[in-house]
Amino acid sequence: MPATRELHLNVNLLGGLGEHPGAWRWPGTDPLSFLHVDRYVEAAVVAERGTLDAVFLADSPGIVQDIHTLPPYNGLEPTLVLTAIARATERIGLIGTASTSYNEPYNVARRFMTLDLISHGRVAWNAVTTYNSASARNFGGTEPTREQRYSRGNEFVDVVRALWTSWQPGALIADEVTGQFADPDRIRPIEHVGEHFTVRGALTLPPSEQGYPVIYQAGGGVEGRDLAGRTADAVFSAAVDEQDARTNAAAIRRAALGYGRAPDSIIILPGLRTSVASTEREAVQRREALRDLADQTGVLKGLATKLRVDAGALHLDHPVPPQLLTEVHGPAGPGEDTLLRQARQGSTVRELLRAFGPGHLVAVGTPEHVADTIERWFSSGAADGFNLMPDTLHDGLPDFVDHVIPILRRRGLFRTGYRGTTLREHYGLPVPVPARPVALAG
Ligand SMILES: Cc1cc2nc3c(=O)[nH]c(=O)nc-3n(C[C@H](O)[C@H](O)[C@H](O)COP(=O)(O)O)c2cc1C
Repeated sequence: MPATRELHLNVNLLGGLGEHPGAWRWPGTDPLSFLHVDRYVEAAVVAERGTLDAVFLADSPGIVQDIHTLPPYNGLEPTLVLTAIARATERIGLIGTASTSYNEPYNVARRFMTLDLISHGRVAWNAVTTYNSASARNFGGTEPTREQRYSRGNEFVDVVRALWTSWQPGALIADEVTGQFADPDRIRPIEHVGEHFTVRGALTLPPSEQGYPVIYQAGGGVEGRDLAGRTADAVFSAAVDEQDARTNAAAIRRAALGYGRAPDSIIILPGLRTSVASTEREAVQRREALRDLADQTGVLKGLATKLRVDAGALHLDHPVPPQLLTEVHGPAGPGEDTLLRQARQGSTVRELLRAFGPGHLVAVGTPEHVADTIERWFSSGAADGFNLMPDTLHDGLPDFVDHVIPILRRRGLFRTGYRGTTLREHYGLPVPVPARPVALAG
């Protein structure tokens, strides 16, 4: 870990388009970006120009949005897109999401280690337990309970990590003279027999330049924080309120402490939705122009899903009917705690949409204003940085890189060049030391 705290910034590539639901209709934007890997690669090249820590891809194995008016953010499979990005970039980290509820650990371990080897140690796996019935319908139909999802998720991460360390130091020999390729005694079957998985084997692959991929977790609630505290190097969180973000970060760090880990070793990055322009007024106008392109029915459905209410019951200029809110079975994430609170306090649906959108902090304004927001949350301990969500990748991301990053650099907050080549080096995380098998000495 570096002695001083460092600011970390990823960019969330969201369908190759950007965060705003109007982005796919924005002038100059390729409306089919979600299908075109070149759009993702172009954005990653811009992000690398800004020395961002990583690009980030969310995922869910099902159509979760209103496809009538919105392109899917999760069309192309993340590790395949990241492989293309790996070949077109040199330093930037590559974070891919894979669900622990709808995958098998051996496949995830192998896929992400393959990508980590291809990219020479630039990868992170974002482990999510996935809460949506659209995905459940593609895997047998019934949605697991939260308890089942987290029980499986915890075991899943343990199996993946065990597989990633199944090749011990010295396992790979490749000595052309003696003809010995590997030491089978140092390739250790993990022999895992648990409640959810039975996995005997070792992985087909040795460790990468960074040991193995960085582990991310994205999820709210007590169970999500517990999973993060136990297993994650970094967390993608959601918060719109600075105090909520601080409380959430403190809870994750407490969970880590409970597992004997250094609380500050976990990097906590909330989402930050940005619209940048040279004046405050232009930035607001940009946001309004994007809003005019976004179909409000789709946006309304998104809010209704978060509140677990029927979209048909929501009217823009009225509060959410309070009798519906009492039926909510508990919020999913920290951003949603605040959303629910404000809905209960009687904010209109329009006000809720403006303030929350997809549940992340919004910064609309001049580059200085956006840099101030980042600095404020970083300095107060509400965040170690952000998973940036520019309104559009087409011009919103280049504007961020060309106008906000230089301010952060001038303030001494952000790197001017990459220190190393691996994602662990960008994050100041040590290379994990794999457990040595008991039978092996030295
Ligand atoms: C910031 C954030 C990002 C998330 N990204 C994804 C994602 O890309 N794919 C996914 O399936 N679930 C994602 N989730 C959902 C979580 O894995 C989890 O299912 C959700 O937070 C519901 O909370 P719970 O599991 O604690 O009930 C995300 C959650 C949060 C808070």
